[in-house]
Amino acid sequence: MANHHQKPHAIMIPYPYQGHITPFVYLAIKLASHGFTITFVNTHYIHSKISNSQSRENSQIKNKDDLFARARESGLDIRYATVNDGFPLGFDRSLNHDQFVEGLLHVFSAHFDELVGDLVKSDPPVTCLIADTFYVWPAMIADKYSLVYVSFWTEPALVFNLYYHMELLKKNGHFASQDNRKDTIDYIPGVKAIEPRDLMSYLQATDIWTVVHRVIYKAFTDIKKADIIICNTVQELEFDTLSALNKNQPTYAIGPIFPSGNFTKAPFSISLWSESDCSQWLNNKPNSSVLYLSFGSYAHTSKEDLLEIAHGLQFSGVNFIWVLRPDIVSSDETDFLPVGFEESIKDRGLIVPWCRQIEVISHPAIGGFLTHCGWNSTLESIWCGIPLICFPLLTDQFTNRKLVVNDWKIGINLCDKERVTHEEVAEKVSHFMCGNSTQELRKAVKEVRKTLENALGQDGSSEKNFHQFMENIKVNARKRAGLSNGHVSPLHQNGNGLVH
Ligand SMILES: O=c1ccn([C@@H]2O[C@H](COP(=O)(O)OP(=O)(O)O[C@H]3O[C@H](CO)[C@@H](O)[C@H](O)[C@H]3O)[C@@H](O)[C@H]2O)c(=O)[nH]1
Repeated sequence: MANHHQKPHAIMIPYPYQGHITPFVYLAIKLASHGFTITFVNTHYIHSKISNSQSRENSQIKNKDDLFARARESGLDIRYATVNDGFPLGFDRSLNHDQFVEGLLHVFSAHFDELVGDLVKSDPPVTCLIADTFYVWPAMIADKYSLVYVSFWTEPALVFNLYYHMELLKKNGHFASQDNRKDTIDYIPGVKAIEPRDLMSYLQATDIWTVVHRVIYKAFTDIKKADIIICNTVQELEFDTLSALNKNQPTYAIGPIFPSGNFTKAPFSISLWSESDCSQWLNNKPNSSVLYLSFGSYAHTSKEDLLEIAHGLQFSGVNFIWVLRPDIVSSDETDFLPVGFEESIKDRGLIVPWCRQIEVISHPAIGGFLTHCGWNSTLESIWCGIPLICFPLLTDQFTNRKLVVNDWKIGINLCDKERVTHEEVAEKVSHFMCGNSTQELRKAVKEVRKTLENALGQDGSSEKNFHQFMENIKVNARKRAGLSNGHVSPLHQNGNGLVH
């Protein structure tokens, strides 16, 4: 029978994309370092991608049998399990995106349910489920197995808040109407004002019944049943939004969630693609002279835009590292660069399919980051004191751009018009890398970095919130198990997941 001195045990399940897996992994390590037992679940597919990406790498950073082998050797109780996502390993999830997401929406929960049914028999008993907010079924699973339901949001709180109030946006005609209003939105609790063009792409869309929309509607219905919400953000950066959210449900800003200890030298890799080593190349470049470009792991760009950016880089004359995933346009369109491009830039440009981003942007040679504004990239760039050139493509990236450019003033827009042109890219990039105005951005980014650093300090907001969050899990676990104030109610002594 479980007793209330037992360690808390959480099952963690990220959405099966890089930008979600990364913060989940570092949160797992942090919770385990604070005495939690963690069972981390990846899909078979993600597990195989990570393992394959490492088989070609330096054996020093190879994870032996699973992602957390090293962490276990250092004494942390992190277990690892994999689950079927409903598709065979060879299925191209990037090319068949909508079909894959339909599977996540309708089929995945049955596989996960079966796995949780097995995991709850483990020792110490599982008390808590930490699931990505984009899943549509955590409330059902948490209820079935009597687990505390923690929803982990890997984007800014502002984005969460806007989805949370989709109905309000709809009622006011800013979303889901034939002809959405174009004026400023000033009625969302905790958001003073936001322009419709800064909403997430899904809230700007005219087709509002895509599979991703259906995921969002269901996920933001499910979230209302969460016991606890945690966000990879910082209280001081999004104070009003978080205060408003907290009036509805306990919401903790616990970010930025980074590898602990040495930021750049994580002891293992969680990349889905194998990482090219850029350090030699960077070592030969002057300080702050290299622009780093990456559009993250998920979004695609059109071939036309890529050609404009490529020509713009050619004309700009700046040094650059450009991460171009093989499926950046589409998995069946892998030959997208202009003829002779690589030859023409070979002394000052390096193109790689993937790299260890935090290591690259920490290098003193990096002076700017042209980014799609994925939230992890934004936080990492701030941490490294690197100003941003923003080129949002999809989802939260438009809203993140607003935070970066309009609110925090740590970056600029790549294009001011509808479409990106090579003239504008050349002009913006060379001015950004060589002009004096970047000094202001650098100063501002250092200020924001200080806010992040303070939040992670011993008395910082994220650290305090993290401890309150852990406490809250324990309180909720006791409630679920029918305990109050740590005393076992005779009615509920069933050995089911009691923690202290
Ligand atoms: O060559 C590369 C490129 C990226 N990264 C890492 O991959 C992650 C990418 O995350 P992010 O910048 O958030 O972009 P996406 O992969 O596109 O992330 C998805 O998930 C994010 C968090 O939910 C959202 O903000 C994004 O819009 C969504 O596309 C970061 O940790 C990077 O350090 C590498 O290690 N090597």
